[in-house]
Amino acid sequence: MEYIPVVDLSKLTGSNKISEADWVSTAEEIYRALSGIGFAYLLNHGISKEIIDKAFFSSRKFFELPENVKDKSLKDISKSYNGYAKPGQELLNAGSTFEIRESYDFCGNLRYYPEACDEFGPALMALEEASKPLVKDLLRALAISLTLDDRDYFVTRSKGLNDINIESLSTFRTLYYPSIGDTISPGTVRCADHTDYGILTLLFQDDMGGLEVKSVSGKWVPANPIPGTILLNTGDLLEFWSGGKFPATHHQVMIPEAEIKRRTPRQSIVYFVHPDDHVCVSPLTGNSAEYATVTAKEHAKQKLASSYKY
Ligand SMILES: O=C(O)CCC(=O)C(=O)O
Ligand SMILES: [Fe+2]
Repeated sequence: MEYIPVVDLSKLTGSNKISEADWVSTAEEIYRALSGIGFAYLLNHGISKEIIDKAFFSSRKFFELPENVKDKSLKDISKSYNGYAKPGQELLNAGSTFEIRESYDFCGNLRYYPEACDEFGPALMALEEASKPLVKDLLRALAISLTLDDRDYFVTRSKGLNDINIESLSTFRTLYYPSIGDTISPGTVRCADHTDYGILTLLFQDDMGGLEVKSVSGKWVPANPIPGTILLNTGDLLEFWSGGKFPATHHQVMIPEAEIKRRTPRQSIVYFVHPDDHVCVSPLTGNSAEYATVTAKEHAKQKLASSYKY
């Protein structure tokens, strides 16, 4: 598959009762997208535009604060995965020289918000809450699409989404790609080629574009923004669980060629959905010989440890 398909979720999110046929047909569409290119545009996803817009607007207000103010919320991964990461602090690919990106992460139950921007935390948390019913439906659809007997297989292993006492590395992240000045060192990118680490990722993007997704044939396909949709993509742990049926798709955000786009910041908001820390992940189907058992926490921690530079 050389393009990112649109999956209409109205059968799940509409006001009618969801029939078995609705679940199966939606699950089949998700299967086609995620087993093909590994990304899908979700239409009629059920999350209000107002909540999304507010999260983008208050993120922008935070990221436009002076550097010394943002630094007060600087992330210290020896303590927690919450907080602000400045440009160059996180490298998603071992071959990267510099990734010009800022982010603020909310993870786990010990969350803190930057004092200097009081609307920021609540606006982001409102979008995270509003995304949870969608995540639950998607986890169900994935189990149905893999013909698992227990359609709540992934839901019951991701209890941390709704229970703050259960630890998980699910992370709600807001991202800001600042405007690019005249002098950037060679090799600088906005976000280097990588796969996500968890089960699935929801990705809200503004209208700037720049995200690229690697197709099965190895071609970089632009994930051009489609208003009203959000992107869904696979992560490493879903690849392991599905025995390779849902490969974790490589993606990146390059620096735009056009001067006007280089001058304009880009924003995105990402929900990385992870299983609970203690969950053991091994293939339930597909090619089981290729994947060793890992625990959710071990896998993500090892990836996170190799991506932060201080
Ligand atoms: O900003 C984007 O569009 C992509 C971000 C991303 O892939 C990530 O943070 O893992
Ligand atoms: Fe990513």
